Amino acid sequence: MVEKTEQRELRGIDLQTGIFTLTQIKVATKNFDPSNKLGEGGFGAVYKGLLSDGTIIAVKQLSSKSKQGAREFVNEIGMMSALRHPNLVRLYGCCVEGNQMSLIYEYMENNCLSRALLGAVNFKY
Ligand SMILES: Nc1ncnc2c1ncn2[C@@H]1O[C@H](COP(=O)(O)OP(=O)(O)OP(=O)(O)O)[C@@H](O)[C@H]1O
Repeated sequence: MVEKTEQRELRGIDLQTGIFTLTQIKVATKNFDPSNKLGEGGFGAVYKGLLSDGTIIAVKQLSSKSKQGAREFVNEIGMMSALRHPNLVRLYGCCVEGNQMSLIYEYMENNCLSRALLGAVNFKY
């Protein structure tokens, strides 16, 4: 089964990142409420969420069970969890439960891209 293979691979990665439960993600996104939907990307829908500690997150859901999607998803976790850079959005962790796979990122306002790229000091609207 696809999920089992991917879960085994995930365990093999020395994750520098956290594991979230599906319950935590559902609470944070109000059960993936459509009003929290930020957009749609290569992996599927992206939702805004609020963790119990007040951290705002962006949850990327892997929508289908497509083998290629799951493969890229595992690659992204492995790569992003190892990277820390001020110009890269931070990966907080992932959630792999049943056939649900999600990536949990630092939430970034759209209009903050220029700020992120130029740096807060040089940034002017
Ligand atoms: N960290 C984030 N903070 C806030 N919004 C986000 C974040 N990540 C994604 N989004 C929103 O979700 C949408 C889809 O993002 P995603 O990164 O999945 O797709 P993409 O970069 O457009 O495409 P692809 O996955 O094919 O590279 C974005 O256009 C953005 O509106």
